[in-house]
Amino acid sequence: MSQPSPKPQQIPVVVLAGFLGSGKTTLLNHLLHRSGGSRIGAIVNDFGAIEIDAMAVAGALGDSTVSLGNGCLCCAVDASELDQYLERLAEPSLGIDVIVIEASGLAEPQELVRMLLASEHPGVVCGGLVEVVDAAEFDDTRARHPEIDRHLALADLVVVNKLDRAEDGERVLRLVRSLVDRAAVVPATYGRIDPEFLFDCRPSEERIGQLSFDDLHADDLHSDDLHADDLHTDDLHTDDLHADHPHEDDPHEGGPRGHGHDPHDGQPHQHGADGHAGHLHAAYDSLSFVSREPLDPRRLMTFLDSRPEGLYRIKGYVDFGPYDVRNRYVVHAVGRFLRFYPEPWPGGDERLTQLVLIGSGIDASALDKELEECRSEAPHADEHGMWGVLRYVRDPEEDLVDPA
Ligand SMILES: Nc1nc2c(ncn2[C@@H]2O[C@H](COP(=O)(O)OP(=O)(O)OP(=O)(O)O)[C@@H](O)[C@H]2O)c(=O)[nH]1
Repeated sequence: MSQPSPKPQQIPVVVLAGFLGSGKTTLLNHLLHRSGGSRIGAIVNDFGAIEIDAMAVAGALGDSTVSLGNGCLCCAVDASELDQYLERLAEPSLGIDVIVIEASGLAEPQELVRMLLASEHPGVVCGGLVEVVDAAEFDDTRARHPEIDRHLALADLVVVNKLDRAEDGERVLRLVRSLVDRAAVVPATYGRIDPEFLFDCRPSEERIGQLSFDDLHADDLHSDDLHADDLHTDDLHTDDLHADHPHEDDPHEGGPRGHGHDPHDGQPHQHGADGHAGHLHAAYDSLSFVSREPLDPRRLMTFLDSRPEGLYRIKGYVDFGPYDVRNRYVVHAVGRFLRFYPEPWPGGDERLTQLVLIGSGIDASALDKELEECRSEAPHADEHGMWGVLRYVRDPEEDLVDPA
């Protein structure tokens, strides 16, 4: 992308996009932990009503992040709302070096970049478009959504993720390289890329911690604590990266050419009739499910094992009550892929099951009803009840073989 060079005080804003479940949150979390001394401000846009991605990002840090849980950022949120968030994050006393916007998996990247370019905030500059690709699902995703090719052509950096799961990763890499315009193409598993691909990192001894929700809301910010003088404003220079540049001499001008929250539990969110028929999300519905009662693991597995083809993405947290009183289970389904990741319940929080389901051609009300039927108030766990779930528990690091 030919974006303007940042003025000394301008903070680059990187848009992190990619289809549902490709690994954007995983990559963002990796960046947050591996950014050395650089301070990242994150804006997370969840498609569903429950802010699962925002929680995942914030949870990893022990604090929070700015969340735009409002359907697709590309159309449900007007540009001024984004501007407000940018303004908050660009406040010099916060000492933010780079802002990353994690788009929803159904957002139109060119609209997001257009919004950014339209932002009149003098403190920020567009830092580029990063597209994450799920190498294992790439062929199927392209077959269903030919628009993906257009998204890749606009990107400045393409991360070909989940190479551990791809049957022939080299072929996918070659294919992606043939589809990008001038983007650097970087292979990855679990989003583990060098943060320098996105921004110039500060040495880690300068580390001052990532931005916390408290920082954003603090009435009196202590600029001394935040090293405001040390503002670092380098931009995304994909040209400097040690990756493939299929069209290095191409005087590519274009770059990005190019923008609902459903708070009712169990209510489908129809995106087809809102005048964005050409958008990726036009054919998708989302369903948010919250339960205070725990779910029965066997019933949930029956539900998951028979989930309809169109139900492409499920994510969230499950409370199995007496079956595991210590842990909640992070669940991710992406296509036919399914994983549970147990993690200790955060202290103090109410124990809830919170799920977001996203799919095309799904009957959201029927799915909601089926989930309702998974609730259980049984005070005791039966001995083998968790077996079905445990088949899908994996240490992410060992996540090499699909049990299905
Ligand atoms: N095997 C494997 N799994 C991965 C990799 N990267 C991410 N995952 C898993 O893929 C699932 C989805 O990852 P996320 O990072 O939540 O994907 P996302 O793009 O943020 O998802 P949406 O926001 O719903 O679009 C999770 O279960 C991740 O642990 C990878 O490189 N290999």
